[in-house]
Amino acid sequence: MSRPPLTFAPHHSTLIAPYMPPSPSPSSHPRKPHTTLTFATSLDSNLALSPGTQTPLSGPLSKALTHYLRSRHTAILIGVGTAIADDPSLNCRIAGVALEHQPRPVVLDPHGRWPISATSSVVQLAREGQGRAPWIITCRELEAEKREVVESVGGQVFVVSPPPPPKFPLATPISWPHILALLSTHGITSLMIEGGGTVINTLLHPNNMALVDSVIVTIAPVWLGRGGVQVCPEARADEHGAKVPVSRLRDVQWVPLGEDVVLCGRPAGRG
Ligand SMILES: NC(=O)C1=CN([C@@H]2O[C@H](COP(=O)(O)OP(=O)(O)OC[C@H]3O[C@@H](n4cnc5c(N)ncnc54)[C@H](O)[C@@H]3O)[C@@H](O)[C@H]2O)C=CC1
Ligand SMILES: Nc1nc(O)c(N)c(N[C@@H]2O[C@H](COP(=O)(O)O)[C@@H](O)[C@H]2O)n1
Repeated sequence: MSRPPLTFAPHHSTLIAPYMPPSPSPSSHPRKPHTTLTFATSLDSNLALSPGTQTPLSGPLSKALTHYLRSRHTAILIGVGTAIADDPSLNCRIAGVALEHQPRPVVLDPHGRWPISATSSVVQLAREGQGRAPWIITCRELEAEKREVVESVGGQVFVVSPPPPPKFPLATPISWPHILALLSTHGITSLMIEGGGTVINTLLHPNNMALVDSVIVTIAPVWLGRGGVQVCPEARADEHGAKVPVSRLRDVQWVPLGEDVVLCGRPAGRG
């Protein structure tokens, strides 16, 4: 599993320093990790050309920045839709990054859909010492072979019973506070959430957005067209039924990197 190392210019780290997780202190036990929502979109707010496919959007500089972000978080979370579509590596490929600075890949797979096997990228990389072994958060016991693959490289499967959601029994089976508390209990102090569409759109809901500390979005100068995987959360209305914005960022900085621009901010309404 050899993919070329990325080159990261260290001075680029100063541009995003205010949005990075604080250094963990041994005496503090936060209820949730510092949470960064980060992804790459096109000008028409698409993550990919079509569902189930992977579309490269980031240029080399913004991609290296994403990998630097990976090295600054203790875990990186994706939904199972992304795991199936991309078979991602989820490691930091900046040359010279030690295993202790590699993030823990976490996959949300409530119904056990991910066909994880010995040839999955995260499994191979963990075996080769180039990434950490994956954790899977699920609502049902996995097939024995899948659990064995995960555990053979030192990963873990967390079977959780989600509290019964009143309205959307299948849309969001595990609440985000529950997911973040679980990860915090297992030593995750900073979490980078990379996607995909379903994960991002539900986190942009105001109820969940308060859990997000930083947002870092790479915007690539390309339109992908209709029918893609879109970042577009559910609309929101006030008490009179009039539409209002869903979420907004404050403390915003736009960082040009090559042909892309990287938008950094914090959800408005947070202290
Ligand atoms: N451009 C970019 O930066 C990125 C692009 N992508 C793209 O996004 C696409 C995948 O997106 P989607 O199909 O929307 O899938 P997704 O990756 O958002 O996964 C959705 C699935 O995750 C699980 N899930 C989500 N929230 C959950 C929760 N709160 N509790 C329990 N389970 C939960 C559910 O099984 C749900 O069906 C792919 O095309 C991929 O290439 C993915 C990540 C980043
Ligand atoms: N930052 C960024 N830019 C893009 O253009 C992308 N398509 C993505 N996708 C995310 O990165 C994962 C792939 O990671 P590996 O290179 O395999 O480690 C993919 O699964 C998405 O989460 N990100």
